[in-house]
Amino acid sequence: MIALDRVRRRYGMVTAIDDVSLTIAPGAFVALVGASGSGKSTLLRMINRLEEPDSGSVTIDGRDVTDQPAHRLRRRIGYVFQQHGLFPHMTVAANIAIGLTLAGRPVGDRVGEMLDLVELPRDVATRTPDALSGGQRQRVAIARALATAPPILLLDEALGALDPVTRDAVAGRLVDLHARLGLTTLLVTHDMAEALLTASRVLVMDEGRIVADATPAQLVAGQGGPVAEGLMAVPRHQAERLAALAR
Ligand SMILES: Nc1ncnc2c1ncn2[C@@H]1O[C@H](COP(=O)(O)OP(=O)(O)OP(=O)(O)O)[C@@H](O)[C@H]1O
Repeated sequence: MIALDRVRRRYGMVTAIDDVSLTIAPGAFVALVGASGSGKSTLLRMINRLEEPDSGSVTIDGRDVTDQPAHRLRRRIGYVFQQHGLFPHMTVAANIAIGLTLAGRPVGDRVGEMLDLVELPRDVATRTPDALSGGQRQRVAIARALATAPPILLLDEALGALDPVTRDAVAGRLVDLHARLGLTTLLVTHDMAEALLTASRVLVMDEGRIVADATPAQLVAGQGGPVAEGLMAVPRHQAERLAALAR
């Protein structure tokens, strides 16, 4: 279980995270949505210690994340962000294996297995990232994040740079992997429709606070409160306009 207890984080005059308490059960698929600057990335990055709280605590299975060296913590937490972050001079194979290599663990057939997992042909292993499409690169980034078999996966706008068709396909793959590998997944997204269609719990952030914590069904039923309703207006309006076109 991931728990945040009264967490605050300020940058100068800006309060990025304002007294957030939260628990996330093992196996949950949680989406974090909210306007730009509402604190989503900061909250996510506190879990793998890319950011530290000014006050309050972040624990995983009851253990404070600061109790161990950050690199050891991060072996248990896969992290994928928008600009894939692959090492450009390394092959796909070396990129996927980097976590294992740094930990001194055997690589074996892990690269091939991970490529199978994200449904990429095994022969991309010898290419460098610049010889892949954007969607393929993002799949490699996901494969790299999962290569050390972490129980937790953090995704920060990981699908944001993809075209809509690839985005939908990769999102579907993520939902599938989440269930198959028994992951606890946190997905930061600007896209409310993506949150509703992938997660089982949606947290809505506004000015550093969590202002709604609801299931997709509750949000669709209009039970998320005013900020959530503002974000719901976009997919609702699009669905209405598409339905009108079909009439
Ligand atoms: N390193 C930093 N230095 C100064 N201010 C920062 C820093 N990181 C974040 N902030 C500020 O903290 C607030 C929350 O930022 P954060 O990136 O968490 O928001 P977000 O909801 O993820 O936004 P976006 O959707 O645009 O990525 C913003 O006002 C941002 O400008």
